[in-house]
Amino acid sequence: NEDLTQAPDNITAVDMINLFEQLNGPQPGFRKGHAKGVCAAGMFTPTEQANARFDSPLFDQPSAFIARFSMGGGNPHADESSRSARGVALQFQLPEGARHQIAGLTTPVFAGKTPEQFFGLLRVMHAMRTGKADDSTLKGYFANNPEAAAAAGWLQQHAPGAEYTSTRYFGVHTFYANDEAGDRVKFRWTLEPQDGETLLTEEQMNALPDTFLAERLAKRLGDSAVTYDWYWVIGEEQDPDIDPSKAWPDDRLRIKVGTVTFDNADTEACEPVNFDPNVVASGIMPSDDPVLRMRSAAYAISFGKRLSGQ
Ligand code: HEM
Repeated sequence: NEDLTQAPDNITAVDMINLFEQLNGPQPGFRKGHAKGVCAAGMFTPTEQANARFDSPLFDQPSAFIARFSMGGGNPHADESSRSARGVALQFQLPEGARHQIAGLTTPVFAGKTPEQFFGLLRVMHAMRTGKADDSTLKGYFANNPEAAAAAGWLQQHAPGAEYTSTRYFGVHTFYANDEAGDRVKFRWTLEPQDGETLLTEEQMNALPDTFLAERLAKRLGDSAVTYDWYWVIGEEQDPDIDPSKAWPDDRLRIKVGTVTFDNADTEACEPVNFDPNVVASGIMPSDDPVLRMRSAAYAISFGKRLSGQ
């Protein structure tokens, strides 16, 4: 009999996918995480500053990208007006078939410092759903694993966007890049809509149906393109690079590395794509964040399953 208020040890990507399937049902053909979503596409234009400062082909020229917006979680029928995390994923198409991929969330922090802490949280939620645990179990879990409460706390304070293209997105993890001097700098990225954020009011959250985001996106991009500024926030020595549950201080240097313009929602191009965020352009390196590391294996299992109708 496990103590549900403690995080388990040594969780694998297979354990993760199994738990997602327990929570949501097998959902054949769907992504096991971020099951509900919609494709988009557009253009990335790097800034002069990014090109001058970083040594990566990502910043050598404008590039087309394939994108997908999504609801967090493995439920393909998720309620889009709920206070839950959403995601965006982009695959930049670089010269000679090279790719750079990012996949971030509407929360600046993740629900756990390690895969084990995240797993433990989902395990409590599953137990609550099946009547084997209650709110006090969850409280106990958060008391023992305060890092796992960070994302939920943020979501209580920040309403969801009225549209997929009306909120910020955060890369959450730390990556490294080579600068022109040959030094390695650490960074985390954010995407910020040039028109600012438009969030749902409490009234709208109550009145909206479960599904409205894909339709709003099609209408928005049908009318005109939406442009985001892409920032890299440069970390200092003391900023954590392996803990995605901890935000960095607000005053860190922000470099605008480019603009990301979404101009097409009439595409299915994202469906056969595995947006593994460890697929990066040369000159950019993932950190040893254990959550980031596990994402490659978990996405690969999900990808294989969904493409084979499981
Ligand atoms: C151990 C932690 C995590 C696990 C096990 C996990 C698992 C998954 C899985 C299985 C998928 C579906 C992949 C596919 O079928 O293509 C997925 C999608 C996604 N995840 Fe995660 N994830 C984790 C952490 C994160 C974090 C930290 C972020 C953001 C910083 C994130 C953002 C996303 C996004 C945006 C998608 C949708 C990608 C798409 O549209 O194809 N995930 N996740």
